[in-house]
Amino acid sequence: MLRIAVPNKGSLSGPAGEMLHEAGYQQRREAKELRIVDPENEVEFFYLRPRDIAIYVSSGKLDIGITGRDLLIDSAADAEEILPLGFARSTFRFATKPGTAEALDDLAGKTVATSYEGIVAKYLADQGVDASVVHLDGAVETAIELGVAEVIADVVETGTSLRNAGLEVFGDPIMKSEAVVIRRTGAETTGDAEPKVQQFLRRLQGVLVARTYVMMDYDCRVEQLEKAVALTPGLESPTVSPLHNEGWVAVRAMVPSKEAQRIMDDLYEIGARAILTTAIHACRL
Ligand SMILES: Nc1ncnc2c1ncn2[C@@H]1O[C@H](COP(=O)(O)OP(=O)(O)OP(=O)(O)O)[C@@H](O)[C@H]1O
Ligand SMILES: O=P(O)(O)OC[C@H]1O[C@H](OP(=O)(O)OP(=O)(O)O)[C@H](O)[C@@H]1O
Ligand SMILES: [Mg+2]
Repeated sequence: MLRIAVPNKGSLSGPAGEMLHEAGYQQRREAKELRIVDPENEVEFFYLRPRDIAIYVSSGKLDIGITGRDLLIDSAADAEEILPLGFARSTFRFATKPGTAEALDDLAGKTVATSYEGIVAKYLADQGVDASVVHLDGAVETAIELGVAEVIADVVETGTSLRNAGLEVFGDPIMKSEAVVIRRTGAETTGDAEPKVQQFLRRLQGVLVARTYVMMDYDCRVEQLEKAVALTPGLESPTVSPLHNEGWVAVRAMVPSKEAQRIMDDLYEIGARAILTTAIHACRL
């Protein structure tokens, strides 16, 4: 049975559960459940604190886990990212009161408050900046006002929390993060779980593709086919079928959902008609 760690709360928890559900896995019914078995898929899910997931996975007791890239790096656990999942996107940045610091060098001699001490200490050391780090559990934006630090380093998504606290980012982003699937470093060469891990990853990849592509169908004149196919090249190559009306063909191809409306306009312009898009619910590429 494949053993998978899933975030039990916070920003990662809801979207991770939704993605697993879309991939056909049973998920817990109540937020307090700590583990469930999905016997049909031969998987056991452990609901753990997002921060602890890399530690469990690196210990080898769990085969894989879903966590944030920033949490994985912060933990310094012996685990690696194997699939980015496209949700819980954020950047990790320094921020302070406007006019206090503009560049990384301005951090010298200052104190930085953060919940991600591992990331910050390593970044400062790599950049050769001599600043001290104070660890806080959360709500770090208040640390400056209350005099615990002159600078903070924190997750920024919309920037609302910083604005509300009267703070501004400075320097380059320290890192970009999103939810990722992780496993113990080197586990693919030693683990018996590998075929099941690959099947799990294919299912999640199927969900990612279903979320980012739509199926497009249209009819066009044979003379316009090359132009039309250039607009909708599909993943491998579009399906072209004859129509009863001579001189016309039907074309079917996957297109990125974000570009679907523009592509429909362009197809119409070159004479394609009966242009339809339909959602993809699941796929294996
Ligand atoms: N707006 C956001 N706030 C916090 N974390 C976010 C946000 N957007 C994305 N994330 C990502 O979610 C992960 C943090 O998850 P975690 O559950 O620790 O934080 P949380 O949502 O702040 O929950 P809590 O503070 O209740 O523990 C990180 O990978 C982080 O990059
Ligand atoms: O840029 P924003 O969209 O405002 O999101 C970022 C904020 O959200 C998180 O805080 P959270 O609410 O999780 O509280 P915490 O600091 O206690 O973790 C994070 O620590 C930032 O404060
Ligand atoms: Mg938080």
